[in-house]
Amino acid sequence: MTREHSLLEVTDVRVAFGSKGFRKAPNEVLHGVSLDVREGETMGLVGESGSGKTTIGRAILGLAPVSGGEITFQGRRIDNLSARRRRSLSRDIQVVFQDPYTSLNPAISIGDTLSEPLLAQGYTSRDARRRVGELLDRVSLPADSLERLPREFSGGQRQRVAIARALAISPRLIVCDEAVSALDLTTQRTVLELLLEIQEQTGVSYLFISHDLAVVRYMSHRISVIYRGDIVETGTAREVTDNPQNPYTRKLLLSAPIAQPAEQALRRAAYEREFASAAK
Ligand SMILES: Nc1ncnc2c1ncn2[C@@H]1O[C@H](COP(=O)(O)OP(=O)(O)OP(=O)(O)O)[C@@H](O)[C@H]1O
Repeated sequence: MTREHSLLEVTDVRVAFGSKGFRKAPNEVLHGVSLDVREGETMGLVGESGSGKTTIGRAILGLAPVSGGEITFQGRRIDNLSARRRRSLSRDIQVVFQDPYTSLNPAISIGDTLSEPLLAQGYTSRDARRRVGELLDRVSLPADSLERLPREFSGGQRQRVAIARALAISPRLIVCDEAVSALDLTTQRTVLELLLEIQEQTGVSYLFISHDLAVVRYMSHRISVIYRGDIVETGTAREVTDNPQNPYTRKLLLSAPIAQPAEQALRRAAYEREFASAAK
C-alpha cells in the first residue's frame, strides 16, 4: 500500500512554541516530521519523554501551532481549518488521553459523558440512549454505570469510559496518547486487548503514542521512532524491533522488556560492541 492510500498524512510538519513572547526566540520542538496512518492500521509512535510525541498528536487535533508542512486527512488538508470545520472533523478523529483521572469531567455521570458527543452530532435522545447502551456493552462496563460519576470507577474502568466516548460516533482514527501508561500491567493488558478487538470489529485506525516500546510493538503494524523532534526511523513493527537501523532505536529497545532474557543480553552486548567501536 502506498502513501496515496493513507488516511492521515503528516508531511514535514514543524511546530514551535513561545514565539509570541517579547524577545522570546521560538522553541522549535518538531523539525519537519512526516508520518502516515493507513486505513485500519495501528501506527505506533515511540520516543522518550520530551521528544515531541504529544505535540504531533496535538498538531493533528488542531491543538498545537503548525508553522510548516501540512497535515491531510482522507486527502483533505486539516492543519488550517476554521474552528467550525475543525469541530466537524471530530466525527472522524478522536483522542484517548493518558490520565483517566483528569480526562473525564468529575461532575458528569457516565451516561451523560457518553451521550454528549452523540447529541452534539444530532442523535435524538432515544437513539443516544440506545447507542450508549451498546457502547457500555462494547467496553464491558455494567449497564448500571449510567448514573454513576467517574470517581466511582477504577483507573482501568475510567479508561474504558474514555474509549467508549472516543468510539461513540464511530471515528475513522483515534489518537491514543499514552492511553495505558497510567494503568497497572494487568489493566494495561485488558485495555490493549479491548483496543485490538475494537479495531478488528470496526476497522478504526490508531495513532498509538507511547514511550514504551514493548507496548508499541505489541499494538502496532508499523512504528515511527521520534528523537528530539525528528522521526529517525519508520518501518513495520518487526523491521523496527528486530532490525533497527538507527542507534537511538537500538537504545530504546534495550530499555524495553522482552520475553527472552537471553535475547535481551545478546542485544545489549551487540549494542555495546557497536558503540565501543563507534567511539574509537
Ligand atoms: N504548550 C507548550 N509550550 C511550550 N513548550 C511546549 C508546549 N508543549 C510542549 N512543549 C515542549 O515541547 C517538547 C515536546 O513535548 P511533548 O509533550 O510533545 O513530548 P512527549 O514526547 O510527548 O513527552 P512525554 O512523553 O513526556 O509526554 C518539550 O520540550 C516540551 O517542553
